[in-house]
Amino acid sequence: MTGNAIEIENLRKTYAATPRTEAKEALKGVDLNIPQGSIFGLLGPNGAGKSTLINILAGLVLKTEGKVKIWGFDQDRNPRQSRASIGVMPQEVNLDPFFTPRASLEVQAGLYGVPKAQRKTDEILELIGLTDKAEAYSRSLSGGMRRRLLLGKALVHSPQILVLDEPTAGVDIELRNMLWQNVRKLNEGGMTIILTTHYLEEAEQMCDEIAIINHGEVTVRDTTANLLSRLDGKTMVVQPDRPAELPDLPDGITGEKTADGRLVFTYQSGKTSAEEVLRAVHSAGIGIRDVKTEQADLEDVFLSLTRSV
Ligand SMILES: Nc1ncnc2c1ncn2[C@@H]1O[C@H](COP(=O)(O)OP(=O)(O)OP(=O)(O)O)[C@@H](O)[C@H]1O
Repeated sequence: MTGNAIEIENLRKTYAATPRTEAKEALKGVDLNIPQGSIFGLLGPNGAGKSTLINILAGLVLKTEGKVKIWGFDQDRNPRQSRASIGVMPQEVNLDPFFTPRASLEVQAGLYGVPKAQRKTDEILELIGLTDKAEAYSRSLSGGMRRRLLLGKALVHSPQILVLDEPTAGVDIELRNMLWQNVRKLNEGGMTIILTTHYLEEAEQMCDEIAIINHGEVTVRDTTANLLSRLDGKTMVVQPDRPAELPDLPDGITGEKTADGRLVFTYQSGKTSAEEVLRAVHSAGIGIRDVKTEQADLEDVFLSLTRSV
């Protein structure tokens, strides 16, 4: 093993043309290694190719070209072992309405060939908070409970890698917190977690490393901390107490006056302090009615990296 949970080399996927649609190149030669034990975020705008990538890892979509290794197993040469190493919580709820949570987990374990004695059904029910609903029909479960059951189903074969495809899209805060607690717990137990999310704040909080996919290509891959430090720009917005023009500014600070009279200053927080900006404002005799600062966050990084492509 190389220390990577996933190794992807020159992965390409072209969806074939149909009588009504043209052929679509969804992945254009992706190279990506995902380290063991990480919580790895896969971000990208709609249609970037994230689901295609995840579905290839899950064995649900056939790749057109390239090499995929899951937990050291080549997907083409060792399909069974590579599949057994990964569990996927899908975006869409696909539960049999007449199965109870317990039955859903048992059937899923059976599909993966987990012997009865090795099944962890009760442990999983406990983890996903469905012990008291173990015998209820799935159709009687709330939306949040169904999502939790999907997580449980992804865990029945004790995979080393767990993939979560937009796990918190449209779920309430309570469920989101519970999901993240579970994910952290599983990660602390050694499981590698890969997740796609549209919530950049969530990626910022949860992920050690992030890859951004745009138009079928990985445009950036770095630690979350490095990505954030790429943009250490800060903005200070000053609302003067009476109409004022921009003051003279020292090097490293740029200013702009908005149509409604606010003064917007931008500077690098590593090089210039907020105090220097305020000093320039004061020495021009400008009184301040209100002031606020804004720091670049992952959203800014994301926009700056995906905007121009
Ligand atoms: N089965 C399919 N047949 C043809 N084209 C497809 C198919 N699935 C996806 N595509 C196309 O491939 C491209 C990538 O789609 P994909 O679903 O992988 O993107 P995504 O990043 O997951 O987006 P989203 O966040 O909206 O799910 C899109 O242009 C999409 O329309």
